[in-house]
Amino acid sequence: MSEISPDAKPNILITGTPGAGKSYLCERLASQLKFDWLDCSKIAKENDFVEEYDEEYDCPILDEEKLMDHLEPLMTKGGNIVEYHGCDFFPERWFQAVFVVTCPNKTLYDRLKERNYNEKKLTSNVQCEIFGTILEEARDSYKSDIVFQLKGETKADAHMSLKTVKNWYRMWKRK
Ligand SMILES: Nc1ncnc2c1ncn2[C@@H]1O[C@H](COP(=O)(O)OP(=O)(O)O)[C@@H](O)[C@H]1O
Repeated sequence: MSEISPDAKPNILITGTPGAGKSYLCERLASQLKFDWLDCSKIAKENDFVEEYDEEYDCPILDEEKLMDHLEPLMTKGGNIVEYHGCDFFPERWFQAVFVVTCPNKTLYDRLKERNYNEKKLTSNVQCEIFGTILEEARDSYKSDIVFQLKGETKADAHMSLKTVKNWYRMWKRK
């Protein structure tokens, strides 16, 4: 198992409920910080890292092991912004910071409706946001001092989130 080299850039995890605004933020972050954006859902789809298909929720079930084998060499190099709507199965050592994007339920509902999610999938994701499931998962899976909550509803939120992550990176470089 290889460790991240001491002079490498850090790896940052951006997580949150689907529709909360992860991709919107990651795209901007990756281009402004000059990090690589690793969208796990996209990588899984492109490489067929799929165990089976969940008909009820109309979504593929991720083969976590295959995804992690794929990511491991990239993570060793550092400088990645990893995006995924879950966070408890990644090795804790991969990430120097974990940011959880959150969004008010009404906005989230509208965004997921726009994606044509079926009613069951839509309700389950909105409930996930109401209960703060991903935030709790992040706090259970990583040290509390590296887990931060961000808002993903408005452009002003995105602006603030960019500032927060950039400030975190500035402080990290000073260490
Ligand atoms: N901060 C924001 N301000 C305005 N619109 C946003 C913001 N974040 C996301 N959106 C919009 O909400 C929708 C879902 O965002 P997306 O980033 O794809 O969510 P996720 O990656 O978490 O599934 C997209 O149409 C996106 O343009």
